[in-house]
Amino acid sequence: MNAIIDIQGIYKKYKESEFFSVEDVNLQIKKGAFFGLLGPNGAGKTTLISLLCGLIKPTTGKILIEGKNYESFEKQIKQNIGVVPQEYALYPTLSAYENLLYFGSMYGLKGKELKKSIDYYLDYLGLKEHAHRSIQSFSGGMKRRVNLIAGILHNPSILFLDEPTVGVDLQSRLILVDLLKELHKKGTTIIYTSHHLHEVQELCETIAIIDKGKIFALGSSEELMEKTQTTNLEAAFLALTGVNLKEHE
Ligand SMILES: Nc1ncnc2c1ncn2[C@@H]1O[C@H](COP(=O)(O)OP(=O)(O)OP(=O)(O)O)[C@@H](O)[C@H]1O
Repeated sequence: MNAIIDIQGIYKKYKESEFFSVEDVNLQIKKGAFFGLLGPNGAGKTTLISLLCGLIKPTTGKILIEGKNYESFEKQIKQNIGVVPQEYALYPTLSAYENLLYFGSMYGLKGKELKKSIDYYLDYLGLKEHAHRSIQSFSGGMKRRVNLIAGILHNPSILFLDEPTVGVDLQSRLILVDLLKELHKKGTTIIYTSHHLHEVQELCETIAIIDKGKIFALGSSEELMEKTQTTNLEAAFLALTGVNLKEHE
């Protein structure tokens, strides 16, 4: 397989934690994939995404992004990935436009090129007329849209999204999903966590189901449904996870 992300035997135990939040994960994700990470609260999705983005370091194990590791190639890897975190990374008192100028410049974009990209995405996501309002006056859905733009301005080849549609209204969700489809069509590899099973079923070609830090099912939604003799991903998810799924106590 032409793996753009290669995860080999990753374990992560946080300081002062008594258990592994990610445990023995081995996974290859191919270039151009739309890959979904699904799991209940506390399963380890954010931890795994944070490891892949180089925001935290594994306790043991190896992560290769486009064949490179973070120890030697952090700067190069970070130029090529986009990260859309669950928590807003935006400055509340700055306008959407000012926030995006700041994020774009962090990736070395400037001048006309940066402004063109900001204008394009603000327009695409229906925020053009709100561009100069402060973020603190935005609804949750509008903030999510700006948060997404901040992660894609530099045209990354891999995009990591941690629940990009959580807490947003239907309109915002549809626009966000539409943009993700568009990016995928252009060849961006997308790694995405979500609690919305319908959304994951619609978007993701491959889905990893994770609980208590371990991946215990992997496949397309069709494969997961076939394995569980169910007719939708929600039923497959419940059949696979059962009633015993609990967060770490
Ligand atoms: N900084 C930390 N220090 C100690 N434990 C942590 C830390 N961050 C997360 N954990 C623990 O690691 C486990 C996995 O958490 P994580 O946030 O990765 O799960 P998640 O699947 O993203 O959950 P959610 O769906 O609620 O966002 C949980 O038990 C959590 O309490």
